[in-house]
Formats: sequence, structure tokens, C-alpha cells
Amino acid sequence: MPTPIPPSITTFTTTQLTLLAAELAAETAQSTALLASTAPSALARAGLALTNLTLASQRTGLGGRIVLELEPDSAVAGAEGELPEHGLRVGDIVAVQAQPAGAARKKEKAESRERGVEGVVCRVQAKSVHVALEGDEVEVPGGKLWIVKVANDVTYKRMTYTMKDMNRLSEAAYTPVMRVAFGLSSTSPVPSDVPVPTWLDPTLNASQKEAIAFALASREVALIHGPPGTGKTHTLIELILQLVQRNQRVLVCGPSNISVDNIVERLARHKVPLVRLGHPARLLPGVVAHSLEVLTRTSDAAAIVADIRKEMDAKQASLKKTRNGRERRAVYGELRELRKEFREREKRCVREIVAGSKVVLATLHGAGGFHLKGEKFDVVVIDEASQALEAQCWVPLIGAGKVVLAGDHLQLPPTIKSLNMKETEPKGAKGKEEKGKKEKGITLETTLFDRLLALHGSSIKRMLTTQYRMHEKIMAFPSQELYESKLVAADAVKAWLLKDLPFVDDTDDTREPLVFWDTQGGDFAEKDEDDTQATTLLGDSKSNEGEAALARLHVARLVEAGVSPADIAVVTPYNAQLAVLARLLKEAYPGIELGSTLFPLDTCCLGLESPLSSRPHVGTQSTWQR
Ligand SMILES: Nc1ncnc2c1ncn2[C@@H]1O[C@H](COP(=O)(O)OP(=O)(O)OP(=O)(O)O)[C@@H](O)[C@H]1O
Repeated sequence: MPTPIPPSITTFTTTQLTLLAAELAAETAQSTALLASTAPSALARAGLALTNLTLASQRTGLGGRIVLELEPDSAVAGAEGELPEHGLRVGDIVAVQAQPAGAARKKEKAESRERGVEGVVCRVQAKSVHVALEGDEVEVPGGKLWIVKVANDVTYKRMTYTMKDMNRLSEAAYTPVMRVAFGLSSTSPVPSDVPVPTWLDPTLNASQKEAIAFALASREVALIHGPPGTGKTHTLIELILQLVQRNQRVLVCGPSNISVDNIVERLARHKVPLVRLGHPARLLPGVVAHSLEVLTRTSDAAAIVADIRKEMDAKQASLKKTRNGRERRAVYGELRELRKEFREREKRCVREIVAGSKVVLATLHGAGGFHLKGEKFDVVVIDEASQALEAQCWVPLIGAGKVVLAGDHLQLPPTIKSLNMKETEPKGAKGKEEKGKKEKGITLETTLFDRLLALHGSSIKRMLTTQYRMHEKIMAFPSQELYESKLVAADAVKAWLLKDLPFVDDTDDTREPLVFWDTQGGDFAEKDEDDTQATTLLGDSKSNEGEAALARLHVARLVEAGVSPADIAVVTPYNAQLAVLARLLKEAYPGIELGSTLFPLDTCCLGLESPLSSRPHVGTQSTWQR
């Protein structure tokens, strides 16, 4: 394949700005239309909303944010007071609104639907959902409430700023990473005589060691290609520890919170001075202790902030006691002053904590926040890099001296919403220029990982080849079709079967690692989703009752043989089929995991889960590129 001609940074950034604007417009239009035209009950059925909630409690959470605990109204709660099935997840941005009653609900029009108070879902329990509100002066609506997931444009803003910043750079200011990424230089040759590192983790396999040694020795760019279950994260942990040992300062990023938290959890065990940036509501519980917000309370530097926080809490509490407008305004005024002082002090404290951390971890867009302004890092490590837009990667990379990207370009790329938008042929000189951009292949779905690989070839990449997740018969097909038959199943997993689990019987279903059930023929008719509202929500979806019944039968047999429902997952490419499966399986087998192969249930609907916002982790076995 001929080496593609890379775009100039100016062409790249200008085109990205246009493409990002189109993507944001597509996403906003979809989500606005959906929220405006769909009744709360339909949004709830689609997993995007929870209706009939009441306020159980209100407290001051991290960073002085107000946290609401919402419970189902006693009239509609399940037998145990539980919330109905829903797709809201920690980290989702939601609007909290007063629920329109009876006739008002029917009359509700797009323009009358306000977004209400916004917040981040910070805890989801069987009987309640907690929302940390955004903003300082928020009036919580009274009465019956409902919450609905809304789109989030912070990621776009960060990418847009970054593209504009890059666009303004003079050529003399281009970093070595930029020069390599845009074909102005080749990567520096990796010396062949670098000493083998003293490994901290004795379990590393040969391909992992080679990838780490290569990443350590590379000067500008290194790619680590990790097919599913090959220990990409495992490898990155050792790499980060090795870098810290070499006294390097490291910024670790991923496209989603979960990708970053996975690393924080594993890295924290090694007692490295680290800090995790990001809204604590979006972090895994085990990670919150390392978040900047918690460190600003618990570290030595935190004392200067503590007093003022106490005073603010007391003022906030006094607000609840007064309904008098003038008094409330006065308290708001005092709170505003206190907050100003609080932020000043917090800024100083934050600066100290960040400067003292050898490893800083954030989402790609989180790295664009003010906390990292002026901070310098020797290496930026990006995990799940093939799930991230290139513009997103440049947020932490703009000043980076070196980058290590880990990912798998053979799994699905990030989802782009504006892809199917109608394009008009540009004309004249402008047309030529536009056409030129396309020829240079600037698209949103081409990732930095893809582009670097195409530009510099596989010499800048090392592949992890031993996988620790699948029986070798399950691995055989993807290995052969996608990974040039290079995957090897680790001894521990290559022959494992369900029947080998404790308390599981040896049956036809537990003895085989991979079973195909042929459903061709007249008995398994497919149904296209024909309910208009459901179609809007579920997209062009299909279902098949017969196949769902077969899946249920198989699950029943596995459970009968002793497999725990909590160890079973059923996946399908169609969201309509997911709904059928949920009906058949959820109640009969609590704990069973159901999902669409491409997106978890909560991301099935239009416009509300941006691939550009914190994207949930998608099960890798099911996302090989098709
Ligand atoms: N060298 C090793 N020896 C033993 N087990 C390993 C080794 N490397 C990875 N594993 C195990 O393999 C599994 C997958 O590892 P990890 O989560 O790091 O992989 P990954 O490639 O990041 O996964 P994903 O497919 O989700 O991207 C984990 O259970 C991990 O403990």
C-alpha cells in the first residue's frame, strides 16, 4: 500500500473544525428533537429517563455540589420500593425537572420543555439514584420529579479549542510528536542496544515485555496493539511504573472515565504519587480517594481550604430554613463571596497537588481543563486510543514530548453521527480545496492510531499476542480473520470449559466452548420494529421472538447445569431484540447481563450518548470490526 500523503497541520485542523461542528450539530439536533417530541414515559421505556421520582434527601457533596437523592414515588415503586429498569449510569448528565401532571403532560410542546436543573448521576442503587447538581445557585423543583439524560458539549468545546490552538502554531513551534504525526519527520530510530529493563511484574509475557521495552526506547511515538484480552492495561501499568522509575512525569489518558479508572485502580496498588482529575461523580468508588477533589480535602495542602468549606456548608444549610426572598438573596450574596475565596485557595492547593504528582490521570478531554495549564509531562500515554477521535487525542498531546498509544485498530472505531449527512459537491477553487482535503483522508472516524500506522508502517508498533480471556476455539475465528493468526491462548484459558467450574455439571451445553444453533427456515420469522415511537427510539431495529426463546432455552439449560445467571451474558446486535430478551430473561434470571453487541442499553438511542463524550466501555469480544 502506498504511504498516504499526510495533511498539513493547518489543513487538518481547519477540516477537523468543520467536521466537529457538523458532528455537534447532528448530535444536538437529534437529541433536541428526541427530547422535545417524546413523552417522558416513552423516554423512560427507552431507558433514557426515570419518571415519578420524589426527593428523599439533599446534601452537600464533593466540591460543594448539591447532591439529590431521588426515590421512586411510593405509588409507582416496585414491591420492594425499587426503581424500574433504566439505562442511566453514573456519569450521565441529566436534567432534573418537575414532572408535568395529567393533562399538562399531553399538551406539552417542544418549546415549553425546559432543561430544568442539570447534574451528573453520581450513584445508582436499586431504590434510589443520586444526582450531583451543576452550578452554584440552583433551585430544586418541588413535587414529583423526573430525570432525563441530556447531551453534553464539553468534549466538543475542548476539541475545538485544541484544534484552534494547533492551527495558530507557527511551524517552528511544532513539537516532535506533531512533526511525526503530520509526516514532517520520521520517528527517530530505536537504538538496538538499550539494556533490558528490570521487570517489576514477573508475570509479563514476552510480547508484553517487548512492547514495553519498545515504548521506553522510542523517542516520539510508540503504538501498542492489544487485541481483546491480551493485557493491554496490564502492560501499560508496567510501562508507567518503569517511566516513573526513570524519573519521567507521565500523563495517562483514555477516551472514557472507565478506561482511566481501570488504570488508576491498578496503579494505586503500587503506591505511586498520582492524581486523578475529573468530576468525582463520574469516578469509580475505589478511585475517588485519588481524585483531585478528595485530595484537596485530605492532603497536607488541604488545610487552607477546609475552614472555608465548613462555613459554606453552614450557609448552604441555612438556605433551607428560610423562604424569605430578601434573606435568601443575602445568603446567596455571602455564598458567592465565600466561593470566590474558596476557589482562590483551592486553586493554590490544586497546583501543589498536581505539581507533586508523578502520574496524572484524566480523560482525554479532561486533560484540557485549567488544572493542567502550564503543566509539563515527559510522556503522554493514551489507552483505548482506537476508540478516540484524533482531535480528542490532541487535547493532551498539544505540548507532549512523546506519546504511547495503546489500542486495537481492528475493533470498531468511534461512532460518528454526522457521517450519513447529505454532502453537496463543492464547486470552483473552494471545491478543489475541499476535494483535496477528502483525498487526504481527513475524516472524524480515522483515528490517530490508524493514521500513524498508515504513515509510518508497523515498525512503530508492537503487538501483544497472548490472550487471557478465551478458549482457543472461540479465539480461532477472530485470530484468523483479523490478527493474521498471531493470537495465542494462554495456558490457563485455552482449554477451560463451563463444566470445569465448581458446582457445574458436565452436560452437552457445558462441555462445548462454542455452539452454533442454526435457525434458518420458516419458524424464526424476523419482525421489523413498526411502532413509530419505538422506531424513533430504537432506530431501524429488528426482533425475532423465536430466536429469543431459543436463547432463553439455552440459558435455562446452563442454569440447570449449575451455571450462575450472574456469570451469563446475552448479547444481540439489535436493540429491539434486546427488549424482547429483557422481557424473557430479566425476571426469570436476575443478575443475568443483557446488552446490545455495539452499545449497552443506555446508549441505544439517538443523540444522547455522544461517542465524543465519556464513552462507556464496550465489551471487546463483541466489537470486532465487521
Ligand atoms: N502476563 C500475564 N499473565 C497472566 N495474566 C495476564 C497477563 N497479562 C494480562 N493478564 C490477564 O488478562 C486479562 C486481560 O488483561 P487486561 O485487562 O490488562 O487486558 P486488555 O487487553 O486491557 O483488555 P481489553 O480486552 O478489555 O482491552 C486480565 O485478567 C489480566 O489479569
